[in-house]
Amino acid sequence: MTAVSVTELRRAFDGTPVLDGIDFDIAPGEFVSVIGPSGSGKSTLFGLIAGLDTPDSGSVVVGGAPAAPGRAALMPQKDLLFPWRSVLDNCSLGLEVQGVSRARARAAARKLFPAFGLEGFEDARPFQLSGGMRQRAALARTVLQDRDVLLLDEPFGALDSLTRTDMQLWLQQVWLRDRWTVLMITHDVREAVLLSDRVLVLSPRPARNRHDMRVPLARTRSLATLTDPEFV
Ligand SMILES: Nc1ncnc2c1ncn2[C@@H]1O[C@H](COP(=O)(O)OP(=O)(O)OP(=O)(O)O)[C@@H](O)[C@H]1O
Repeated sequence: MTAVSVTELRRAFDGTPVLDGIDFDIAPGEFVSVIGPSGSGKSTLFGLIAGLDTPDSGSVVVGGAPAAPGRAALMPQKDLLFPWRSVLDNCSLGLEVQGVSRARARAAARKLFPAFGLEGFEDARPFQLSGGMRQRAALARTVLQDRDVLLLDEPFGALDSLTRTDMQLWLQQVWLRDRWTVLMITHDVREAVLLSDRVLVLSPRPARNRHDMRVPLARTRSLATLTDPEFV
């Protein structure tokens, strides 16, 4: 059983090939990073896995069925929190859109708040949160959709490096607890190696598979891992 299976995936825009035959499988519960030069087609790949776009050829299977909206939850590069909704109402939004009642959606969101470091900020507005808290709120909203696969598009790209390291170690903790299947785009090789079971490296556009590397470092990884010779 694979959580995501991408086969011979091709996509061009206006005659310019962007993805040129991408292949990989992701096992359930695996944490996989995607690295590639800017403009190589990583977000395009995520759009196809999320079922928001259609390939020119090839296939994407998510949880045993062709990719379609609702099978994978996408956390886009910008957190897209609505400024007029409270933090709790932002997090429950995905469930409400799925038709869950507001009360049940809010109760489900509230349960996540302690582990996501958001307790006490349920009624705050997004502008009252730090950058790290905004990203945790956006991730909570993504996780709450309860999909087979999480697609995280540069989740920590806008954070300063200290906050970013804290967030990486925090994400590892919640992932070790819940074992979601995660595909994460990052430009940060250190982040990819610290968090992932595997790192997929794409070539410059048109993107092809360049490397598929397993990260043999034991879990739980910590700050000390960053100076471990094997990590370096
Ligand atoms: N809907 C679209 N119409 C036309 N061109 C597009 C469309 N979506 C993406 N592209 C082009 O496809 C290429 C790849 O874009 P994409 O956003 O997938 O790259 P990326 O690897 O995610 O980049 P970055 O790392 O900078 O975020 C770019 O040249 C972009 O202009």
